[in-house]
Amino acid sequence: MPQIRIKYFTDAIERLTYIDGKSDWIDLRASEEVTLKAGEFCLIPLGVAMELPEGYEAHVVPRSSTFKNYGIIQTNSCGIIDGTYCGDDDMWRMPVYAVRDTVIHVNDRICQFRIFENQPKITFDEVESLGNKNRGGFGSTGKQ
Ligand SMILES: O=c1ccn([C@H]2C[C@H](O)[C@@H](COP(=O)(O)OP(=O)(O)OP(=O)(O)O)O2)c(=O)[nH]1
Repeated sequence: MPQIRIKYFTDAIERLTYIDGKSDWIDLRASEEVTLKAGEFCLIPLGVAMELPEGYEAHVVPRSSTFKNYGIIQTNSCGIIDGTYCGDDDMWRMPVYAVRDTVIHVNDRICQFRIFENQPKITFDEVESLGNKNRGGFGSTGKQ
């Protein structure tokens, strides 16, 4: 079972838990109160730094209810936490844009993460033609 070494920056947030059986994504919490006006951007501190298992990265996305509850959008859509982001000051943060005036309180669960294996090393082989049939995309299969 992979183990993640974790450092908490505060006792004001609950400790992370892996909840077996429901969803394997793990919720993350705001570690400071953040007040935003409509149109403002902020990096919300998540109060944790981690050493991921060797060969893994983490992806951070909003919870499905986050926009409804707080009126914030994660500006990078999906945050990618590299395995090398593991220093004592490498606190995870969520970059957000507020579409309305809002307050995020300490310990509010605002996003979630899971780990993924790093993709294999890749080289690029440049060709004139790929020699395959075009599939078509962006609506080419119709509406119904
Ligand atoms: O939503 C995020 C995205 C990134 N990070 C941290 C972890 C990541 O390993 C580090 C660097 O992120 P990234 O490589 O995406 O950014 P950068 O290289 O510093 O900047 P750039 O946007 O120029 O790629 O910042 C977060 O805490 N939250």
